[in-house]
Amino acid sequence: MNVFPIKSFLILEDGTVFEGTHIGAKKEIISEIVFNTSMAGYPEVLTDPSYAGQAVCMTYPLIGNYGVCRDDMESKKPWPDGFIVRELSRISSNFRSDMTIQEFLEEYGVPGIAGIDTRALTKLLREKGTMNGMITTREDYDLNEIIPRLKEYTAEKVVEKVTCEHKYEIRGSVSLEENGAVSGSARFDMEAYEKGTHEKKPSMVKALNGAGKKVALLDLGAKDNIADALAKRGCDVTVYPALTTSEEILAAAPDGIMLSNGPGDPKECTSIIEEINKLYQTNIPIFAICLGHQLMALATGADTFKMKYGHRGGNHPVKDLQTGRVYISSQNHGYVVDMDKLDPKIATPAFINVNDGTNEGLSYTGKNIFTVQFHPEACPGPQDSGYLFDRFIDMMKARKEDA
Ligand SMILES: NC(=O)CC[C@H](N)C(=O)O
Repeated sequence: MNVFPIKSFLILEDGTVFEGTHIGAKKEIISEIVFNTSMAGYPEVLTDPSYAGQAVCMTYPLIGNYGVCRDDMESKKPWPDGFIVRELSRISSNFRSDMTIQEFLEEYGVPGIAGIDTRALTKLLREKGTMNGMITTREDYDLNEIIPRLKEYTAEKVVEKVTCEHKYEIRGSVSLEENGAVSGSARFDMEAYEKGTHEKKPSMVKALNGAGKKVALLDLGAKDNIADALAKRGCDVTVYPALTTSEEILAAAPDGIMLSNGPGDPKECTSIIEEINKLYQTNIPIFAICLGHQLMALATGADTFKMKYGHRGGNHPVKDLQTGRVYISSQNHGYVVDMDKLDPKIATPAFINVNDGTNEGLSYTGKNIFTVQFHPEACPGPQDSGYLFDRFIDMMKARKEDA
């Protein structure tokens, strides 16, 4: 934190300028400005790859008070272009903390602005819709030069930027404790296992509902907790780069396929949509989250549109249309599937958003496929809908028994 604060400006494409204090890395950025209403979970928000191409404003007024713990990161680095807060905590008061938020932003080169009226910014974005903006420390900024640049800015090819370079595996966890307790640490220690230090005990493996199931996870910008949620239920997960062909995935004969969350406009992912259409043609159980949900919809003839300001936060109520139950969900999306254009022969709504009635999930007719717009993997946010991973495992098991 600077002893002598440096002035910083957030300039929006409608000409609004917020003056605040510079935080994070010394850098000028242009990005799409979005807001997130989570009261905690800023390390997970910052490391969610779905924020690539966006700068995030946290509406909760104090950010950073519990520092950043590397174990809480949802990917290898933070992805937002910029970070906007009311007040950045100068200290981290938490025994788990590895560093302050300021150190974290600096280490990974993320610039930001603090000390602005984030409530006013959020109300403006709600009223006018999501806008592009610039974060700069230049006091001699020229609106005539900047505003046209802001208006024409769009983030492109963001999925290719965030996906993994090579495929990798995450083994389903097993308890390694003598007393037989299944502890379920998701990242199984492969090295220790191969050295023979730990043994995989069949009785314990049985205790996990997904044990023995092979899941192919298409990484469109996946948060780590998607693979972890499967691995801690015992599934062995192979994570594939976003541009992997359907043939390669199918050649590994997975029991189920997961399509992850990810950044950007789903309609930009044309070649991925084609591959997903081929996956749809098979009978393999598929579960998809957020961007994956949108891409499956596009791959099967449905449509998506950009929402006025999206859903980003940890308190969005979604209704399971099958049971009538409402769950509080974690969300981060700007696009949504158009329910009016759904063909019920292909898919029907499975979840809707209780606040605005938009689509939050689809069930595919005559297929082992269901997809959700929200985040059952949580991190950050409520874990109410984690049961959907169990539903996916049940689907994989039912298919095996049928065969
Ligand atoms: N979290 C996500 O997967 C977001 C999906 C998509 N990029 C959207 O904003 O709607």
